[in-house]
Amino acid sequence: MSHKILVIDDDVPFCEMLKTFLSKKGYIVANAFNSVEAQQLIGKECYDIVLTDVRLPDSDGIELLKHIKATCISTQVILMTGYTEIKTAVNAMKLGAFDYVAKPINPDEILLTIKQALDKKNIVVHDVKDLSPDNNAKTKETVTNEDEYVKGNSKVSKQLNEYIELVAPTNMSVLIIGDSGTGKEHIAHSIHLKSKRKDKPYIAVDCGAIPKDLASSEFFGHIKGSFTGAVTDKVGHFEAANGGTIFLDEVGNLSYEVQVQLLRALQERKVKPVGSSTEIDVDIRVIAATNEDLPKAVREGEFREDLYHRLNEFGIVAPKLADRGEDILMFANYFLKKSNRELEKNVNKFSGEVERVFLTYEWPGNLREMKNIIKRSVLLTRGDVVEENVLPEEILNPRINTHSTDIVSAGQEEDLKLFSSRNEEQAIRTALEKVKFNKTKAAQVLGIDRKTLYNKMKLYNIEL
Ligand SMILES: Nc1ncnc2c1ncn2[C@@H]1O[C@H](COP(=O)(O)OP(=O)(O)OP(=O)(O)O)[C@@H](O)[C@H]1O
Repeated sequence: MSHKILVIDDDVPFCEMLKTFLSKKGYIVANAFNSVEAQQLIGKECYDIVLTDVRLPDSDGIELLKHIKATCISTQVILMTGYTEIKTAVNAMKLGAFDYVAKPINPDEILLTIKQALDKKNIVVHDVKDLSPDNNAKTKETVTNEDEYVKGNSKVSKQLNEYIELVAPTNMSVLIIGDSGTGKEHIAHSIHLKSKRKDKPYIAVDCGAIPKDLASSEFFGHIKGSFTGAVTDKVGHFEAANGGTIFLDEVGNLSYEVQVQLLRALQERKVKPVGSSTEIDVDIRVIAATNEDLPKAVREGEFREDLYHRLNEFGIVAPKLADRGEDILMFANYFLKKSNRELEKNVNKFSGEVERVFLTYEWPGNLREMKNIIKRSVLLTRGDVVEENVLPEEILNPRINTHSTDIVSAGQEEDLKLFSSRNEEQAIRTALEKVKFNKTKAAQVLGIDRKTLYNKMKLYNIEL
């Protein structure tokens, strides 16, 4: 059966071109040129894949993403973005987008991303009622092939690996904290694979992608007829993971009501499908991940403290890529090999200049951003060395965050290029002056987080 794709972009010729291209590849493709049109189409049927521009004339891709995820849970959304919008795209991943591709779109890259999104749709966001042992095995296979992965030699990586080894054989709940794309899911799966439950199911649930009113049924299942739309019995994620591990990604996105239900299930080790009067015993290890400040959410009453402690029996921090020092090039070479394999290319190495850029760039989207940038560079490389000219502007000239244009004029932007190392200290000093030494604002202006700003200030002995 052909898969259905909706392409949304206000650039009409581009949209038509993509439609023709994808149709030739055997997909059934529809176009929408704005958010309203897109919502109408999505209201009529759920697409397998939605490819949407981040900027639309009447809304943005992020709002649309939320709408799609609330309407069609298994639709995979791929964002198309300009390089200056990578941060937005990274945020979108937190809200359940499958991936982002940078414009100008490369045909091979988009086909590959669509294929990967379809694989994910068929496996991770499975219809749980169909879970056979075979399907479970597939779920595990697709997530990680442990041997292939980079362990790293830096201090932070060594500590991370040590923690994984220590906690894996226990039954402790683990809370993995880290920015988007730092490898939290990979850590979770490694823990499962090193645990006594490794031959049992590993079920990854993207909590950010579950609509609030479907959450109980997704987690605990339902019986036929228990609500409109419950046309068959459905096994929930907890039952599907019985005996094994459940990975709750983006756990901070769960609504308060669902948090209550989750806590009860974890404490009592029993779940009751929606509409059923029978409880099912479950034996589950929980690994959760978040890129939010959960203690703050607890303080502000948005996340239940008891659930936080239940999940955080052991906390692991997934380090930012920029903090992984000597491992950065190890990761880059790993992604180079992987891209060669996927794209059937034979690019040998990076030029010295490219390596230098990799070592000084801040990598706001962490490993996922690096993977995408390298895949694209490999595609664009004609010889056998990746040179600077195939790298995106974003990473050659890291500019200040686009949200800050109200604070800094365009001419001043040039002065604030961060991480081209020599002028980094000056960029920080200038930014601080511009915003009257407000560190939060300065971090925004520089497009980095506050912690990074503090570290850099320490490094350059900048005192206020
Ligand atoms: N140790 C590793 N070696 C090689 N690749 C890795 C490693 N860790 C993660 N990756 C790759 O980096 C990408 C991002 O990893 P992952 O999805 O685990 O991040 P995440 O923190 O869960 O992201 P998000 O917060 O967006 O859910 C994936 O393509 C993953 O395969």
